Amino acid sequence: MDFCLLSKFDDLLSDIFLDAQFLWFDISKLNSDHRRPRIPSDKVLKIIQDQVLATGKTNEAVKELLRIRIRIMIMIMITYGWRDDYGIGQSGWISSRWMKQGYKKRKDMLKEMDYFKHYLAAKSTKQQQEFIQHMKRYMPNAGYEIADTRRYGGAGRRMEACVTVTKDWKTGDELRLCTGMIAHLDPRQEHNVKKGNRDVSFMWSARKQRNCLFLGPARFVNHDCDPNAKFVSRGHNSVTVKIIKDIKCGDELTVFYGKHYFTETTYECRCATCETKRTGSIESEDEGDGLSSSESEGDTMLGRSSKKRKSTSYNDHDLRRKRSSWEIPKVQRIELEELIGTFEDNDDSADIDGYTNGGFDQRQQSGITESSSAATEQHTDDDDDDEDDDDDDDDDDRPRVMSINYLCNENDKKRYQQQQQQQQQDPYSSSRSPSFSHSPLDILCNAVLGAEYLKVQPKQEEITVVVSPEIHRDAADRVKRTNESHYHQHQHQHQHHQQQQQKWQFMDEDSSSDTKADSAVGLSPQLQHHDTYHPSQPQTAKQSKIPPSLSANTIERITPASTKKTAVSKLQWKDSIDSLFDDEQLSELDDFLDDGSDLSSMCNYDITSDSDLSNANPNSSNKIQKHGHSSGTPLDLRTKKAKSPIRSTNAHETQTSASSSSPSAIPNTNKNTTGGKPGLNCMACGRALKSETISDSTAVDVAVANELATWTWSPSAAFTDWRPQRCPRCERHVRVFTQEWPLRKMKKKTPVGGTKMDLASPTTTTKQVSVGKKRSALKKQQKKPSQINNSEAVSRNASFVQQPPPTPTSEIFSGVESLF
Ligand SMILES: C[S@@+](CC[C@H](N)C(=O)[O-])C[C@H]1O[C@@H](n2cnc3c(N)ncnc32)[C@H](O)[C@@H]1O
Repeated sequence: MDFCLLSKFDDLLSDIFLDAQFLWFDISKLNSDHRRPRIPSDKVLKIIQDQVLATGKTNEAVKELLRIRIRIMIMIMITYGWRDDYGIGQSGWISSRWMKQGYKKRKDMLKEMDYFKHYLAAKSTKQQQEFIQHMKRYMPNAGYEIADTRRYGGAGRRMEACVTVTKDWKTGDELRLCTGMIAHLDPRQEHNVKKGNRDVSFMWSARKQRNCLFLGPARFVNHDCDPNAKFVSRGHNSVTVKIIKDIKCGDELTVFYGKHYFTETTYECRCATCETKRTGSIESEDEGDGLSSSESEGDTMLGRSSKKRKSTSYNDHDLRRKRSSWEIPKVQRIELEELIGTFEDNDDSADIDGYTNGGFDQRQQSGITESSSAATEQHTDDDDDDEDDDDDDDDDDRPRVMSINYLCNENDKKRYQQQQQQQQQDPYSSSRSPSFSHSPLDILCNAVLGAEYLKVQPKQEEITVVVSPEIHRDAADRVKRTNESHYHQHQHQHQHHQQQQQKWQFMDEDSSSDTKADSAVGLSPQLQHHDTYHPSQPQTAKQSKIPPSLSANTIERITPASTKKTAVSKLQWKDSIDSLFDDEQLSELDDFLDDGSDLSSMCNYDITSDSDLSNANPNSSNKIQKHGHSSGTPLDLRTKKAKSPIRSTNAHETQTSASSSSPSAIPNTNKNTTGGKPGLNCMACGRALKSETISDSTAVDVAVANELATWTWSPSAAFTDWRPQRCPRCERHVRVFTQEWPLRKMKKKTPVGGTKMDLASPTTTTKQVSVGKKRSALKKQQKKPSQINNSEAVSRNASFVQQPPPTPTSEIFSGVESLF
């Protein structure tokens, strides 16, 4: 089938059945112009529950779905004749006025229409059948479902799709509905898909010498080096999944993408097998870090990358390398024939590509060798280029570490005059350029907001700002020029030194003075010391009793060759700030800093696993202790979190245990399988929440955010009153199936309708939950999952189903509660 149409079907159906139905993230779409249809998702859910889950009548469900009506607003503009009837054309003024005001009428009509009938009206019968067939592939009774995972999301821990099975499958079984349709792309289509920069996986067909795309649920099957399934071809351009290892309900379905998939690209395998063996992406991260085994002990893949980033040396080459490792390539290439052409006992495989396995292998092998060597060559060239580039601009493009004082040391009159002129000409133009702006607050804000890296260490009372090379060069130039001129002044006007000082002070008070506007730090009496600075006779801060950050030798520290961190004493900074700002400006600054603290709380806050913050007393004198760092500072907390997800998990666990006296706290007695540490458990399936769930907060993107803005630690109240108690999978299942996962698995033949009355929705029962019941339920959960036998698990989960505490999703999905 035509790629265009298939991809549109896929976008539409994945939107209706996945995105709109509790997937918690949006499946990447193939068409950039795709818009979510206004189909009421609760109606879709009800049809699925009533027809597919309760009675198993998939065809009935399809029929009902096709009859779904949507309401649309039709706006009709009625324009009355205006030229002939009224002769207005003779007067342009009247004509335009009347046209606009008097002779147009708008009529709005609310209309109902059959969405799908309308959508399919112009399609051929074959296309309509294909659409319906495709619809069935996304129904929840297919034996698998599309779920979410962060395993493959790269360093940024992006959420990705995966396929998990919803029943036990035996070796040799075939998931016939888990189909992938192969769409061959012509160069134009390929160009469009690539241009859209969408995250899609291309497959290369050596036989057709074309790129292909997988469409349908099978496109969400991820790779594992030790897979439990494989793709087999079924008819022309269609692929299904065959089980090669027994799998249990809830396991992820994985296939082997081919031996060249992760070697030909820079992207590395993050499958569970590689994680266990410490190969793939973990291996390269191990190597890249150059850490000793003892250092790496206990660190997960994520911890490694955050640890690597923490030892920031601001070397340009490193920075680029790290950046490129954070970026996830958008387009991956799978060898199509390698993927589906190796199924020996599959008769149809010959149909698809017209090769016997032997012939296919031979040709494919040569193709792969060529392409891989070409890729290697290309890669090597690129690498060389990169290195050359790095050598060339190593000194120029490196971010610089500067003190706030130097960023504020604006003393270039010429620039200021230009700015003034510019402002006079265009008062509305933005003057928020770091070097042109004259308000101290502007300069400070610009420096902070424009900083590439900000590090605030309250305990050490220092602030480090990394700025772009341009800002650095600009500021360094200005400082150099300023000091040279000061030196000459000093030679000739030594006797006027005192007067000069008075002049500065005077200008500090005089708001209309040009010189005041020149320099933020120039307003500070401390800046007078620059007047006496001589480059060849640097005075130490101690000698001149000048605070280090303002002393003459700071110049050395900001020369381009230097990347040494420059610290500004908080007290000293506060003094200078106080002297620089009037009350209004100071309160503005306070707001700014407050915002920063809120931001930091959001960045540091682990929304997926926070438990104790709900119990945190915001007035507590030791908020840090709540986060498992009794003696740490907020920065310590941040640093530790970023360094190691395990530590972070521990921190979180400590939080939880610290607040375990609270009735709503979940006891942490279970062992987390990944680290052997106590962790949170899903209230439904009882399994420890996996490290990938818990360690979300340590994802590199969060770590980056933490580094960018961390002023104080003050958890925002908005995020303190909930935490997920089911794992995402179970939460989704309660919504769709109105039952907990294990219960559903054990009574999978029981129609949902039969249990409907017993299984009240979480929200409707929330108020009935007494604290006592909650506690006893929690006590039950203290048992290790392995110690819980099946009947206990069922009764435990049943009790949770009947009386679950509120969860974030209860609120999100409250609109559909009436359906359960
Ligand atoms: C066919 S798609 C699989 C579905 C995909 N997770 C999604 O959300 O669309 C293939 C892509 O998934 C990711 N992927 C699958 N298996 C992987 C693995 N073992 N390691 C790293 N990334 C993987 C890669 O981004 C790859 O390009």
